[in-house]
Amino acid sequence: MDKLLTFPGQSDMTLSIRAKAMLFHDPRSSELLQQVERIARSDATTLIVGETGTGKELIARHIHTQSGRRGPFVAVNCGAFSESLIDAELFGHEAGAFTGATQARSGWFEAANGGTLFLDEIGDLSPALQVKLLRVLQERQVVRLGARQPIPLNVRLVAATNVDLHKAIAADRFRSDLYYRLGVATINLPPLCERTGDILPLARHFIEVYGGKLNLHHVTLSSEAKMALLSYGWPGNIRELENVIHFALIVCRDNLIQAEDLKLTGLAHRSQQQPVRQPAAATASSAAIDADGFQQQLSALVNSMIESDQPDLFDRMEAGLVRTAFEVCNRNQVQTARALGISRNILRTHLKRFGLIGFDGGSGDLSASTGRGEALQH
Ligand SMILES: Nc1ncnc2c1ncn2[C@@H]1O[C@H](COP(=O)(O)OP(=O)(O)OP(=O)(O)O)[C@@H](O)[C@H]1O
Repeated sequence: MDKLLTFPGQSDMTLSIRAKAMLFHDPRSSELLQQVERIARSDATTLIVGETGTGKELIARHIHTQSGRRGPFVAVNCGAFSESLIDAELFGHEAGAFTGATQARSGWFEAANGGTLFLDEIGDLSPALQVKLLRVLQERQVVRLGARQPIPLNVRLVAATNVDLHKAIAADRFRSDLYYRLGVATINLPPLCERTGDILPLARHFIEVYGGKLNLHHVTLSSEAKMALLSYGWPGNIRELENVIHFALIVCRDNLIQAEDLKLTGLAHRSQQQPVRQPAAATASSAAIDADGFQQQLSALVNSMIESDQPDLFDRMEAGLVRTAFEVCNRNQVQTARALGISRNILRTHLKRFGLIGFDGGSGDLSASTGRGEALQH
């Protein structure tokens, strides 16, 4: 079951994102959501860690709405300002505190009083500002630039980062004492390629959202388009998926999104530079499964390949392999493999290795262990 969460009237939120709703389908995401909601009810300072576009800001908003705090949600991107500007913006200033400060101004901490302050890209804060932030967190009060009098605060702080703060600490770019203060509760958001069960539900969600805006109704994805979505690496995560679907809606015809409408030609695999992750379990049951279940298994298989210790293997196989596997198993279009120039041996060896397809060595046939596939005749 999809879990679709909508955000309440956002007039009390400083908005920088487009989303009005959040969707969770993959079991890993549903579990994460439960963890987020438990954390939200506490007042703990929270650190959200995840790659770009994984939904850190949406999670921060959800923490705010679930926390019962009545004050505003204020989102600030620490990477978007110069050091002097963010100093004044965060902590506020008195008149005459610096050249051009003609009037006193409250900062974001004060603006978020009674609510939640979301500091995005926290890893970009300069060492001097890290010290100031630490002090505010310890003392729960803020002193404006040029002032002496502290102002008491009742702000819940949620910070986010897409950089590895452990490495930043090791390189002396981030204070470990601040890290421990920030991460009283830590939420690790997995990249989209590790929660593949979310891909198709999210794609359908974005089709509905952007289809509505474009006055397109009942748009669907072709089987090949679904496979392309499932086998892609999504380096830009959900934000990238959202943009891909938006664009596909603009160019698709007859209310059907084809694989080529997705413009995923670069097929961004997870490269060796990406942090090494544990291979996802890719097991295929011999029982008959429905099309979505099959696609999810296939997608888990693809992820295993991507994350396997043999990245060149995946490069050689390319998306064609996945498409071929899908065709062979699901549609029995046996010519596809040859048309794509995929070596039968590569198919045989690696699909067998991941347990999706059984190989009958005697006859030389490939057949799907799902029971759907037929012989691949060359
Ligand atoms: N669970 C979700 N359901 C629906 N849309 C989502 C979900 N998560 C993220 N999005 C969409 O993905 C986009 C990126 O989300 P968000 O800005 O929260 O990511 P982020 O991790 O904070 O990115 P960055 O690190 O680049 O700031 C948003 O526009 C939002 O619409």
